[in-house]
Amino acid sequence: MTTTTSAGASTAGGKFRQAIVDNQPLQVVGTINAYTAMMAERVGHQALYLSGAGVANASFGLPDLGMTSLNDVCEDIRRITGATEVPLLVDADTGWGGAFNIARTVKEMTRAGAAGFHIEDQVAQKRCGHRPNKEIVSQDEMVDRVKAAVDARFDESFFIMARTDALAQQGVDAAIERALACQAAGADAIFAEAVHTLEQYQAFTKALDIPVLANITEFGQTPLFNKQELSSVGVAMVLYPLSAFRAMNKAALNVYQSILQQGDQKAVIDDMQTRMELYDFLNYHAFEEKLDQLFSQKK
Ligand SMILES: C[C@](O)(C(=O)O)[C@H](CC(=O)O)C(=O)O
Ligand SMILES: [Mg+2]
Repeated sequence: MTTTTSAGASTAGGKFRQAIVDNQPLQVVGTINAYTAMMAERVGHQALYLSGAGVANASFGLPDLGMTSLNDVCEDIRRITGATEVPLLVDADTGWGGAFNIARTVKEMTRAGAAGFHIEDQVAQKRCGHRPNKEIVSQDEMVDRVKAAVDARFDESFFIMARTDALAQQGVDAAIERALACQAAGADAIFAEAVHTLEQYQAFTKALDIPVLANITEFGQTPLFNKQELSSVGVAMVLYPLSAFRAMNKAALNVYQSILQQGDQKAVIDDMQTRMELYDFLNYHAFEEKLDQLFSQKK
């Protein structure tokens, strides 16, 4: 496996490419909104992720079944990229249609500030990659999706990742064959979905010249491999798409139940981020000082 070279770290895509070079492997963390993205940035993460499931579940209360639109996702991209400097990888699902729709997806996501996206080979009526009974399009159709994305790119640093869901239905050899075809079509990296073993990851990384991403999503088909284990088999990027979201959800549910049962929030107060911690992440005091400075003559 060779690493991607930086196309200049001034663009979002350039920063993402540089982060892959600088981190072996690069951890990419899911941030379902602007504020969590700010926290991930502050603690030192080098790459953020906007999950398709996250947009559907968190922003719309919908399952991850291809029901959200390009605009829905771009709105969340803009919110995150407006609040952070760290490059954002975005889940583009199946690209929302044929070649022209995929071209729009590349353009709109670039304009919204995304560093890159992944586009997958599931049928439009897609499912979560870790659920049974997924269906995939033909290899030719997937290659056409990648070609359409590459052709539409006007910012050459925009990162185009091809995701294959083929392993579940067709096995690892067929999935690698698809990945190779996507590489030949100009993909910058491969997202190997629902992989079961380190040996399977190794088979992908050995066969390919471009970086491979491992999706380490919880409660799915892939064991929770450590980044060191994944790095040892040549994986370049490790994705944690919904980890913080799942934890936030459990914490929120606990608070709602406790308020109902106890009549106050004292039992869960230690689970809460304090007002001062919140303000610190938001840089609240700098805003307040600016306000004082701007309107001091009125005092
Ligand atoms: C990565 C993913 O596409 C997502 O939308 O975050 C999901 C994650 C999940 O459902 O756990 C997927 O793997 O399909
Ligand atoms: Mg998804």
